[in-house]
Amino acid sequence: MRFILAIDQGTTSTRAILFDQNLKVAAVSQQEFPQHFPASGWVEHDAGDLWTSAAGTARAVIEKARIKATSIAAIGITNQRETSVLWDRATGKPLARAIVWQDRRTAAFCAELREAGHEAMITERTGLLLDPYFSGTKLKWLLDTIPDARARALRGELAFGTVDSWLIWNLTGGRSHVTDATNAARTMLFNIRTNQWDKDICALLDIPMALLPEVFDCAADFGRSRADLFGHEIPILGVAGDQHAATVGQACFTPGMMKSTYGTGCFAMLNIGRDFVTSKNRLLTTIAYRLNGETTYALEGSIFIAGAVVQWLRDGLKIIRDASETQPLAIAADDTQHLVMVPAFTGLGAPYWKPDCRGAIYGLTRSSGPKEFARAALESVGFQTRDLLDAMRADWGMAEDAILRVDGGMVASDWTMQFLADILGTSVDRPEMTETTALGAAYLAGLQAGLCPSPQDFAKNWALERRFDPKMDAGARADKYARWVKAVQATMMVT
Ligand SMILES: Nc1ncnc2c1ncn2[C@@H]1O[C@H](COP(=O)(O)OP(=O)(O)O)[C@@H](O)[C@H]1O
Ligand SMILES: O=P(O)(O)OC[C@H](O)CO
Repeated sequence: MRFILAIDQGTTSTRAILFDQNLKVAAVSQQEFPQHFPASGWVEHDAGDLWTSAAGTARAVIEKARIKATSIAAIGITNQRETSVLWDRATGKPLARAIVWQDRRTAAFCAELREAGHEAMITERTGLLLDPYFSGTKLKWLLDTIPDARARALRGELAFGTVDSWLIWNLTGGRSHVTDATNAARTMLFNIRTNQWDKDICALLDIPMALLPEVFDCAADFGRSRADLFGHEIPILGVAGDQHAATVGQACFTPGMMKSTYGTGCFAMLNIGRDFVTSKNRLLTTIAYRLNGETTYALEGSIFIAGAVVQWLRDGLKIIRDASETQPLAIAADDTQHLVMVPAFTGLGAPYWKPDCRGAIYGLTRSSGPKEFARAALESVGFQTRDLLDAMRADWGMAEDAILRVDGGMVASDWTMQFLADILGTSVDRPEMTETTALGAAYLAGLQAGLCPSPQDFAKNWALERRFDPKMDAGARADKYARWVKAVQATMMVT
């Protein structure tokens, strides 16, 4: 039996999952690492933690499965996207902590660029909007604030990378400075039409191009792990940003297919095929995946707070001890109350893009309590997804009966999935395999290794665990959604 090692480096934890050659999970290892919040709206990770947790979980999973590293045919990597690392090529040491995708410190600079009229050009080339979410302005901030960094970058002494690049650099002992097209697509420095780093945008942000990694397809030869890490060199053959890997893991290979992943945030992706489409409704255009040099595009809606609102009920309000307690509370909530929660804790993402907006709750009465808060929190995830799907429908002629495939930790909540189907008016499919992100990375690596079948055949293995069909009547759906729309408008006005 041969195995594929998938490393899923996420925002709050790193997971290593060992798949057998039939893509069945053989063992899992997970490790959390510290989050750093040095100032309001700032979020950092110690890049060393990202690497040691990846290496540690990878070693642990091999031990757990009691297999020899020689039976691992390939490594697949998937990662939190946009998070930016700058390191010294000679020492391999990061120059600062990684700036995480959630970090808002470059909001003012993004506003300046917008006011100077640069947004249309950036969107036309990168598919992205001017928001601190993406790597470009984070890298500029690092170069502006670390003494001597820009001069050293110009001399070719430094390397920039998203987390995949950083992990591959370390796995290969500094032999490979590479990334894949999906991660490059999130930097705001990569032209996703020509599949090249964009000289003009790099010049606009004063970013020396010598910093940038070489960009490969998602299934490619990214280098080999150092022999001393696992006792044997293992080729790295698959790489994709986590939402792109989930799109692959959910087998959304046909235009019109879409998935939504509910972890800390929520990220919906609609496969739009081989043609670039610019969103007219404030969605992002991105590379779903690139295989054999052929780019498949997607429209993406990114919501910053989904499962994190449940974490807030647990850690902030302390009205639950475990995420699963939200479901019985939501079921028991008073139907006559209409609480609406807008969880804009770190600003609003798609389709509003308001980095400075903050959250709000509407409709409070003397009898509002934990039950109503829990229901409003779970409903906020459905409402936000509806915003995205409406924008997708307006941008791209999606079939009326298009089905949404879901994954991520929050899909364990049946109540939330039923509400999602109800408020979307669309069926929601929950697959048997919910570790779709790691599965996608393993599949890409297995494809390159010659172990996995074609995308069409892989798609046949996708198995439904449960379908949630819409049950809410159209009038109730319209009323509820109208209340959400008003609440978001009011929140944007006030904060
Ligand atoms: N039964 C549940 N009901 C509601 N939310 C849940 C449930 N189980 C997990 N979650 C939420 O899902 C998130 C964890 O999902 P996961 O996919 O592991 O996230 P990430 O990869 O972003 O760390 C947490 O924010 C948690 O609050
Ligand atoms: O690590 P996750 O699952 O929260 O995903 C983060 C996204 O890739 C950010 O764009």
